[in-house]
Amino acid sequence: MTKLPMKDSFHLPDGIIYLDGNSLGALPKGVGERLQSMVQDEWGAHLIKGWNIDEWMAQPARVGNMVGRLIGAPEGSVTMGDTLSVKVFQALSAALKMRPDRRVILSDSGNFPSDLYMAQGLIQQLDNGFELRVVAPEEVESAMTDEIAVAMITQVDYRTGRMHDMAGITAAAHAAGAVMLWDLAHSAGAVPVDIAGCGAEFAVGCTYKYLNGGPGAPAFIYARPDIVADIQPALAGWLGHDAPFAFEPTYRPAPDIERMRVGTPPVIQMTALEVALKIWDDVDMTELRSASVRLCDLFIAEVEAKCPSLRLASPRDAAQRGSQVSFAFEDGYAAMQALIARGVIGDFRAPNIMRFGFTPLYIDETDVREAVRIIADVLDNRLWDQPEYHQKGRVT
Ligand SMILES: Cc1ncc(COP(=O)(O)O)c(C=O)c1O
Ligand SMILES: Nc1c(O)cccc1C(=O)C[C@H](N)C(=O)O
Repeated sequence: MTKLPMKDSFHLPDGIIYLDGNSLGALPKGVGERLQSMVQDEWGAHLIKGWNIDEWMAQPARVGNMVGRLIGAPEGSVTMGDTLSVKVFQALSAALKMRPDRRVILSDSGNFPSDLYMAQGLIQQLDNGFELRVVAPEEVESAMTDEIAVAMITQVDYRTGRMHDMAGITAAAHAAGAVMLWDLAHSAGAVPVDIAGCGAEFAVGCTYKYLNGGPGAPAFIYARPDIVADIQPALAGWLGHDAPFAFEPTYRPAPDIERMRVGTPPVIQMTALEVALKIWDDVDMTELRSASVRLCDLFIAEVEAKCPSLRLASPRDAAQRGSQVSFAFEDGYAAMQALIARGVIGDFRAPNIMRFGFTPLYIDETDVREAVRIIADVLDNRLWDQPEYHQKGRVT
């Protein structure tokens, strides 16, 4: 196992303290070279033969197993492709089919909007009396009644970093007879996850955050092996068919998790991800979690000592927090723009949240202290109070 941090494994621009790996991970070394060889030596030289020679068609299963190891999923239970929003839709529709007598999708108000939108869109399509019930995060367990068909919960809140008790909520869902769907977007590569251990039916997540797969990297989907054979895919694409190259006119799903594939895999993007995932062979998740907690706790202590105008918006108790820390500040958008201009990259979430992600693979305590020094300078001297920092409309 390699000691953390492993800054040498990443391209990190000089003069930047990168506290946004919870939105887009840094570029791992070797990705550029591998992409060049993939494009020239595989696509360029092999043309369509690459699907066989270079095993592009098997990539979703191969990379799925690499992701599976990081979330406690057994071999052959995870596949890759599409965006996370699409994977949410697929899992949700499959889950609803498993409880035909029930009509409620349970989620919480901390969930990422796209998950809620996907549920709303699906409900409209089904047009059969379904309801999306959104409760406060702390009410999820008590809201688990026999009306709930599926509980769709994001383990770590994108805005506050609040972390749900995966085992406890899954047990409550199952006690109520509901299907459990976890969104691990802010968990995979951030905290240890034991998806098989908790017994949830479905999990989905993205790979461009803590897994460093790059912008637009494909999402993953896990289905518990014992239920896979009964899943009825709503997005019945040809690559989820049992025999795609038989070109049969009627859909017949693959017997395993492959049925959650839809269409052509994004081979170039998945090649970048495959390189990025190799880093995890050398990472001990327990050590990663301890480092993450140390960094987050230090950041909170330093900010509270040096930046009295910021108010902690994340749980103080590390056990209830993922690998990010958020502070509320009324002029948080402008303050974040001022920080980014000074090399401290975090991001902003409406209405007033300044969000800082801690990725122990490439962030250390010196970075945390230096970042807080710059944050304090920006706040003490109102450096954020410039017209250019108030211009809205940027991707954050
Ligand atoms: C929890 C969560 N769910 C869903 C999404 C949507 O992911 P995508 O844009 O890959 O569909 C995101 C991030 O954008 C997210 O953080
Ligand atoms: N996927 C993103 C994108 O394409 C552009 C900007 C940001 C994102 C994000 O991932 C946002 C992220 N899910 C969040 O936690 O806010």
